Amino acid sequence: MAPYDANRHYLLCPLCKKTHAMLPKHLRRACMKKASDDEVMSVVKKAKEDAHEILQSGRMFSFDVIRGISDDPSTMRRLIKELERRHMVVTDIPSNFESSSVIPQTVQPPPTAADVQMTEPDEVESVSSGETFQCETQQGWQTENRQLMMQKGLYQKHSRDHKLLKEYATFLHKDKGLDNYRQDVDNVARYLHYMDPSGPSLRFVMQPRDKTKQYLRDLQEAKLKKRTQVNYLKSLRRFLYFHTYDADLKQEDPVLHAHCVDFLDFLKLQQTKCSKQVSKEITRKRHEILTTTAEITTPDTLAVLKLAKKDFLTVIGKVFPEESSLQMSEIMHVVYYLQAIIILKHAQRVGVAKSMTVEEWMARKPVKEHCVVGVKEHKTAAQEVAMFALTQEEEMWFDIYYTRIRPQILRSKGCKEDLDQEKFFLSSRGTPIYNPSNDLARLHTKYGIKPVSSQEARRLTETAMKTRVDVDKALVADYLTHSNATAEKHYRMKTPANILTARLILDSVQAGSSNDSEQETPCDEARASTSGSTQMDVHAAFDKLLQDHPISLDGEVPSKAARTAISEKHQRQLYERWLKAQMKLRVQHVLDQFSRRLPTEARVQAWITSKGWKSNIPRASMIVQDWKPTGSLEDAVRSDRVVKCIKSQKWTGLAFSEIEGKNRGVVTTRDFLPGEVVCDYHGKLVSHRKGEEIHRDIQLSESGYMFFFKNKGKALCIDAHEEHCECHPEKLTFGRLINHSRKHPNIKPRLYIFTSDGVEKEVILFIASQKIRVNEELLFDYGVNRKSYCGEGLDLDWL
Ligand SMILES: C[S@@+](CC[C@H](N)C(=O)[O-])C[C@H]1O[C@@H](n2cnc3c(N)ncnc32)[C@H](O)[C@@H]1O
Repeated sequence: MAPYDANRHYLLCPLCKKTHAMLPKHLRRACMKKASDDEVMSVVKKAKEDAHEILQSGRMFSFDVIRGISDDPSTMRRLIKELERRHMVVTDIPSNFESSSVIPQTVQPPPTAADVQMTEPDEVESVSSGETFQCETQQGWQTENRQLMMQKGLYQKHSRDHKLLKEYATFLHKDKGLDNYRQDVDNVARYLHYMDPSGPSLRFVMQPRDKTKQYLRDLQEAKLKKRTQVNYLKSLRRFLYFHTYDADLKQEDPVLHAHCVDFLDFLKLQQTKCSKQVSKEITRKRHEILTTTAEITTPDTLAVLKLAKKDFLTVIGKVFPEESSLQMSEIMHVVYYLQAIIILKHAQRVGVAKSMTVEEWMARKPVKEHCVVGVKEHKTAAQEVAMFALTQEEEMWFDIYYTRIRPQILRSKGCKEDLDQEKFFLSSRGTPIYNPSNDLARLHTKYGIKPVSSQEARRLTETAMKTRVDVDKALVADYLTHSNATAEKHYRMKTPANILTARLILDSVQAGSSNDSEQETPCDEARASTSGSTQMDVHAAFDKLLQDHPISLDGEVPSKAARTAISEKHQRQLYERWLKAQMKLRVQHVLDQFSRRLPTEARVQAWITSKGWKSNIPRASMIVQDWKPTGSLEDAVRSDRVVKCIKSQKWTGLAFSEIEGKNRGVVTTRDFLPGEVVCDYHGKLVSHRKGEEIHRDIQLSESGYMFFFKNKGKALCIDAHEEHCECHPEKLTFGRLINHSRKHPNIKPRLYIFTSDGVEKEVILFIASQKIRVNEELLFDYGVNRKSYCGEGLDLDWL
């Protein structure tokens, strides 16, 4: 058979849509087997005419034709590029079309702004608190680095919905509690795509290491900073660690598991190499700032605290008496001021104010007339611990905010089910504060002074330390922990005692480098705190009054003589406060009578009249207006939140606490309304008999964690004697650590039948039996006495 002529015309078969060197033969043998010769030849003729036309004019496209298809410059550019690649010609392209487009020369779709945020801005954030870096670099990064990454194929990524990435995302988000986990996952998704574009797999550990090294070189060539490269490596290590050790890989694929373990070592080595470069970058950046920022001094950094203090104390003073409510602008002044204390006086990163949680506040440690607060900062791929020591006065301010002001934000925003509420500082919307740098700037603007950033405050503190001895420098560096490198170097020194010493050194530095005007004169101090201390005096006087005249539903307001005996100056305020407190009690009492459904005003009025109160009488209209369903148990447990919390054991609004004489206990971190589900008693459900057996066998110290109950005659027990349950092995659950009180319980256990995956389960829920204030210990009546509990003769003082 003669070889095909390489230059002969290929003709298109209109039936199978393929080109053929010998179209007539193809038609007779395949697509037109049953057709006559004439029919075949007419199709061939038409195919030849089409081919001729294409050769003559079919390769030409005018730019207008392209524009008729799409006027989006990006689409047009890609279309033109593709046509040209296929040897077509596009004519009449306007001369400014090339230069006016900012679309990179690639067929990949451009990433969204959200994608762009994912890597570099965080890299900047983790170098220091440097708010200014972010703004400056982000713009540049969006163009040059992105284009470079795209050109090198570093920007494409696998979908986060793939099992490997999804599991990892869930681990970061749910188990590690990282909010910005997506960035971490995307870093990995990009690497996996680079290693194998066909799909994500762990097989990259078996590929030659050179490819990963090349990947790192490509990142470098795309001008990503070392810090970002380290973040990529950290993400990758964490991802691999998760799949190597947290899953069943060892059983399922021991060979792959062994490769993963080796690869982890390899990654660690790469990370160490990269980290060394990071400190050089940081030094360079800091040097740049030092040489470019306009001169400011330590007094400048603290000036805003001094100027805003008077207003701050006035607001703080207003939270007494108990019922007074603040305006949101006043509340925010307190939030800004306290953040400013952390950032300017304690020279902490903005992230510390942002990340601080209620739990961390509760866990503060008293150290010699100070308290030390530790804050874990969740960063992209690491967790840093910041510590700072507050004076007693500062502690009092923070506590007033926590116990009196923060609950008001939550109340006003109806945020009782907001999972984010556990952050210490809240915005006016009741959500965690978003950007402490902005809050700081607002405070400066309010007092008309030049803004000082956290970065400047920290830099000045360091500069002021230059002349100090090395030990002091190290302690203060530790207090500031301005970078990972410093943190790693000094972590071993981070003890509450050292933190306090550093604080005292800082006090002397801040006082020493300030001129006299920085020091408050006694007169200033007195002026600034007048309103605060006056209110505190009233508070103390009121407490005294209550000792002899406790607020009661039916009691009479204490006489003027009794009030004057305590404080002539405040007697009128005492009168008003007492009446207000009694009114609150009465309103609650009336509301409790009508907790199930909204009553009519007439019914409420009738009931109030029946009480025979002579004065200080709640108005029925007010009661009807204030009425809220406390919610039956059925309603409460039908809520998604409760069902989710039963399964996840992530109850919010609660914290563990050391309680004198009781070991551990559970306290609230927000207010709870009567009828609210607080948490459940979590453990293993067993029969009563089994429960008794376990009770017999375990040590006496573990015996208090068995909850016996009945469901329709069926005797059961929740066994929680083990500190960690099988289903949540890493968690301490709340229910089992709630202590007993017969006289002052604030929650009640209630049985609820809960259906999960079609199976009915008995759950014991704790329901608030009264309003529970923030920071109160949860207590329920165990329903036992000394005899019934564990027998006579035992040391059970608490029962
Ligand atoms: C369910 S546990 C409560 C958590 C417990 N306090 C802990 O630290 O693990 C029950 C045990 O707590 C202690 N407890 C409970 N209520 C108490 C109280 N009012 N005073 C002192 N100890 C109490 C008793 O030792 C009891 O056996």
